[in-house]
Amino acid sequence: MKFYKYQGTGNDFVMIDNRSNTFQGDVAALCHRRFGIGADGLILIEKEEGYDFRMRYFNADGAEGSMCGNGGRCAVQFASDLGIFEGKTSFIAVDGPHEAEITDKKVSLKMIDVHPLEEVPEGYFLNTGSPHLIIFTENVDAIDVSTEGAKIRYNEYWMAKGGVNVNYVQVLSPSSIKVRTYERGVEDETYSCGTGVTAASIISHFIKGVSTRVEVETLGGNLEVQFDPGSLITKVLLTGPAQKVFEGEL
Ligand SMILES: N[C@H](CCC[C@H](N)C(=O)O)C(=O)O
Repeated sequence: MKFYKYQGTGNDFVMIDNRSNTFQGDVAALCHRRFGIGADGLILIEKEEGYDFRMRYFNADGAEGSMCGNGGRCAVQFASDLGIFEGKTSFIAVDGPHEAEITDKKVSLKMIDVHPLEEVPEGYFLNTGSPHLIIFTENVDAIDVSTEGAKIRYNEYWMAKGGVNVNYVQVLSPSSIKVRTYERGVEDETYSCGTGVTAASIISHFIKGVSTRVEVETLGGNLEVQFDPGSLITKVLLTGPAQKVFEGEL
């Protein structure tokens, strides 16, 4: 079986062209960083009537997950590298249809429309295709994200809701933030989380007055998020690099 490894701001994925529907691997074993290829998740590109492709995303633990923003950007780059489209694409993911564009080596991915944020015990909650908790902090570098994130992700409140991704957010300027994320399904801090960065940007606008075009720093590099605010938040775009790292045969 041929596989490809992609990364988007350090969120890394095993990518498989499953247009012939032959994939049968053990996702958790393939994603394992000691015994496998090593990745935060695995993505299958499949055929879909009316769209360029379907993206199926699995977390590193093997469970078919909710939407993955960085994975979506990598899937778009992968589909382009496979020659499935040129320039602009529309594809379908677990949370519905998406449009995307590749310009200047960056992938711009349109995310789902987002419903207003919710106040929760630890901070704010928003679903941007995946469920995200946002916690504002003065110094995001001082936080032990793996330990603190796990405590929250596994507490009674969030376990009852199927778990959550925990994002620690520091406002850097009126148009920039820094985000560190504990990811459900990876069960550790990742270098970047696209749906988390999207949620953090939207909540930073509503709660901290940050602009609607936000530069976001993550451990793995920079992303940009823009959106139209309103009772429904629309035209949500996540933009940043997505690259092939290597390919191989199993
Ligand atoms: N890394 C992903 C998020 C995966 C979501 C997953 N961790 C879950 O909610 O189960 C992203 O870039 O958006």
